[in-house]
Order: sequence, then C-alpha cells, then structure tokens
Amino acid sequence: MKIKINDLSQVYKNDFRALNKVNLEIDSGMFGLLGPNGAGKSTLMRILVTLLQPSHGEVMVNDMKLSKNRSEVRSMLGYLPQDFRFFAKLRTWEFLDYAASLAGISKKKERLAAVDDLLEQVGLFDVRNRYANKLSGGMKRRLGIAQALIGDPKIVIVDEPTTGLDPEERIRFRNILSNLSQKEVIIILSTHIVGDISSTCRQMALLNRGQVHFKGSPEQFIKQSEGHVFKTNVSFEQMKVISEQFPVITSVPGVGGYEIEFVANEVDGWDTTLVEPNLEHAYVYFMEYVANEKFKYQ
Ligand SMILES: Nc1ncnc2c1ncn2[C@@H]1O[C@H](COP(=O)(O)OP(=O)(O)OP(=O)(O)O)[C@@H](O)[C@H]1O
Repeated sequence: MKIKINDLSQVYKNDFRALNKVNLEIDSGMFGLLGPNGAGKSTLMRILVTLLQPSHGEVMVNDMKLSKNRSEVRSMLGYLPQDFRFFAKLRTWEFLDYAASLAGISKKKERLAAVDDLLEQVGLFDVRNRYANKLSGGMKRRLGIAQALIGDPKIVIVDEPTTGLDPEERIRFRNILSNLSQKEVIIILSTHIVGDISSTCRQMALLNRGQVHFKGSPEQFIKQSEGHVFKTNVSFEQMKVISEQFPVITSVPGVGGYEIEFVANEVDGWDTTLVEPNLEHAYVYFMEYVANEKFKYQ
C-alpha cells in the first residue's frame, strides 16, 4: 500500500489557506501526523477520506487518483473523525452491527462474527450490551476505532483520537493501533499530543500552518535537536530570567530552586549539561527554533 500526496493545497471560501503545497509519501505501517491546533491536520484527513475536495493537487492511492476513483478508495478506508458521534439508542454491539451493514457485510452470521471479533480486539466485549452512550469516554473512543476497522480496511485514518483520554486509555488506544500496524495496512494517526507518536510510528510528519516542516522517522526528528537540549540548576530568581530566554520543558523543584531542562540554539552564561533529546524536546525545539522561524522568513 502506498499513498502519495502531491502538491496539495486547500483554500477555504473565506480565502484562508489551510494547506499549502503539501507533499508526502506514506507506506504501510503507522504514520504519525503531528502538529499544533489549527495546523491543518483535520483538513488533510478530510481530503484523504474524500469528504473534502482539495483546491489544488492530487492524492494517489497505489496507482489510483483519488479525484477519479473516489468510491474505490472509499471502500478501502476506515475513518475515526475528531468529533466521532453515534446514535444514543443503540447498544454497543448493535452500533457495530449497524456499522458492519454500512460497510457492506450483508450476511448476518458474518456480521455478528466480525462484531464479536472487533469487540474483543478493542476490549469492549464485556460491555457489549451496554448502551453506547453509557460507555466511558475512553470506551467510546475504542468503539470509534472498532467502527473504523470493520470490513478490514486497507487504510485507517484516525483524527486526534486521544484528546481528553487519561494516560491509561491513551496507552490502550496506542496498543490497539500498533497491533493493527503489524498487518499490510496504512494507519494515519493525526495528533497534537507528542506522546501519541510512539516508536511504533515508522514515519512521521510535522505540519504547521498548513505546511510540512519535517518528514522522516521519529528517530531522525529527534536527532535534529541533538546538542540543543540542556539541563541546569537555577535559583527561584534565575528561573524567571531563564524561562523568558528559553522554552523550559521540565522543572523539578528542589532546595533553593529548580532543576530544569530547556531547549536552545545556543546558551551563554549558564552552567549547563547536555541532555539526550526525546520526542517532546525535539517537538518544542522544532516549533520554537525551526518551524516558526522558517515560516517567518518565507
Ligand atoms: N470550513 C472552513 N472554513 C474556513 N476555515 C477553516 C475551515 N475549516 C478549518 N478552517 C481553518 O483551517 C485551519 C486548519 O484547521 P484544521 O481543523 O484542519 O486544523 P487541525 O490541525 O486539525 O487543528 P485542530 O486540532 O484544532 O482541529 C484552522 O485555522 C481552521 O480555523
């Protein structure tokens, strides 16, 4: 499976350019699309699932043009939108049964088998008879992914699936997706939460103000901030000064001050130790010193 996004732009009716010449190649496995609120992630997801026609550019799915083969591509897709809703009057299994009918599984026996299988996969089998609107927030989101997976889609698109979930549910959700990524499937996960881009994402992109500012592996992304993450101890007074100078990522209070980690292009006048960067460091470094600067001078 391969998706090729060529020179994609989206200008909304109010002349707002939500996507600006986006080029990406996405292969099988999990692809993480990271970006702050308003970056254009949902716009891109909506184009990929054929809900929105782009103002410019083309998306190729294998050798098919999305613009010419909408129904073929649709039949390959599973989608969990950001604002996923369902009918209140259905029980959990009934909702999935309905989704399975919509996905074209017409034989009842086949449908019920698929529903049971998915309920097991997402850990909702024990609550299958509960009304869907009585599920917890995390369970509702898992029901959302289950409906996206019905009919074995070859492309699964999940838009900000972990917003508002507690850490345990977030990990659970991530595990469901990473199990799925063992198959020959493309999973596109859009998120503004750095922690969602786990090592299970083979490839990722950083979208900011409608433009792709980075594409590659999470490891390559982290590498870009090597030599730019520092650790030091500061007094309470110094904390105010340093946090105005640099983005402070962590601060642990201690006797007389804080132990902090921060990102910077260069540091002068502070007694610092270099820190091995992680994805969060890299994201903050990138947004502060690379992406926004690049944007400013374009
Ligand atoms: N129909 C529309 N008309 C005009 N502007 C829009 C429309 N839909 C989205 N936008 C604007 O386009 C930009 C990108 O929105 P989009 O929802 O794609 O971003 P996002 O990265 O998904 O952010 P979020 O996580 O906040 O949803 C935002 O500034 C948004 O206000």
